[in-house]
Amino acid sequence: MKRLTDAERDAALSTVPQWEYGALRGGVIRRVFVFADFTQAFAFMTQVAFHAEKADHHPEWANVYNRVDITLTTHDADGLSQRDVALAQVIDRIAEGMQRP
Ligand SMILES: C[C@H](O)[C@H](O)[C@H]1CNC2=NC(N)=NC(=O)C2=N1
Repeated sequence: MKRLTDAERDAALSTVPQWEYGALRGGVIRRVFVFADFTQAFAFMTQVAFHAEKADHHPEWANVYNRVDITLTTHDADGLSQRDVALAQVIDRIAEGMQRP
């Protein structure tokens, strides 16, 4: 998997505006999700996990009660790839309607 160029990255990130780009480790994106409670947070994580396994692309994440902190990067590419952006899009879709108002 190829690491995105700066121009490709800018274009791709405009499709997932709620993810924050960071330059560490060659490029990562991060978003924090907050749910009503732990059950909702874990239901979200379960759906993401099934998708990630199917796509063979996995989030780095931490969960504390109702909060899920997700970082995406592509180890094989030493930075951000199209697969991270694609996964972020799916994660956004899963989270839609689940998060705390
Ligand atoms: C062998 C397997 O394809 C790789 O280890 C996959 C698995 N999941 C992955 N997930 C992420 N986020 N980055 C990777 O480079 C990656 N590589």
